Amino acid sequence: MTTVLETRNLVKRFGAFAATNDVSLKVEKGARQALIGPNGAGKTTLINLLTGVLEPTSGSVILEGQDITRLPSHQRVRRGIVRTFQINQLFNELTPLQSLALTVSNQLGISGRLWQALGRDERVAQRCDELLKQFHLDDVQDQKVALLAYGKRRQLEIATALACNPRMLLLDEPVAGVPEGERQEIFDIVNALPAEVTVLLIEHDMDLVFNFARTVSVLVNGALFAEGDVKSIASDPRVKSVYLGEGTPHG
Ligand SMILES: Nc1ncnc2c1ncn2[C@@H]1O[C@H](COP(=O)(O)OP(=O)(O)OP(=O)(O)O)[C@@H](O)[C@H]1O
Repeated sequence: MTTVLETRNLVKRFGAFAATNDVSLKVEKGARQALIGPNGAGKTTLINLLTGVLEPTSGSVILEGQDITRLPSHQRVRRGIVRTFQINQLFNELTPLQSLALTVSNQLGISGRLWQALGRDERVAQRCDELLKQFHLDDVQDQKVALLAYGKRRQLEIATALACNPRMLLLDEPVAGVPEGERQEIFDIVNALPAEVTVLLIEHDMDLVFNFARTVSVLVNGALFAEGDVKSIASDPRVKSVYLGEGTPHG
């Protein structure tokens, strides 16, 4: 097994409080791994440490054998660690096609030109077309993002992350805030992500976790509390008592 992403004894303190407490986590190549935990367990803090939004107090982050602990976010993206955001970060005035054309052209190193010109670049057009179809956005590709249904916006966020050609994709609560009726479409899209992309999913929705993940890591009070395959975590009485027993929390 090849480890794509690893943390070693990662600690993040805010004053005396350890939001991340000695976390040593491994994500293997091609993984479908979920990171769960009650509200305030430290999931967002850990993701911020993985992506370079926060600097750890101690410990390290290793991507494909290289220490990236001190690398800024944009350099991590270039190395293939890409996240989707919990908070909507799309440009409301652009369309899905324009949004993806910007990201794809940036990836191809031709971002200096106007998107209209980029849209005519054959490589950009082709990749956008693929992504729009894969993420069920082709029917709304020319509508302004501001006018899209919430679920469609979340789909565009995942499509945008995938347009960055991630080797390690961090999916940050992809169905948070999505109405019940629009969730299945996102589940399907997430389940159909390319096998070569390693995925770490941070999620409250247990239906999605148990449908998608093969392995689950449980964080409690900033520390890794349990890890295992979906079955063993779902039936672990300790996990049930700290987390699953609460039902499906939202935060
Ligand atoms: N900048 C900060 N300063 C002080 N405390 C912080 C800061 N960021 C997070 N914390 C604290 O660290 C703990 C973990 O927060 P974090 O947001 O990482 O949890 P979470 O598991 O993502 O929670 P949720 O599921 O509610 O999103 C919380 O107790 C939070 O109050």
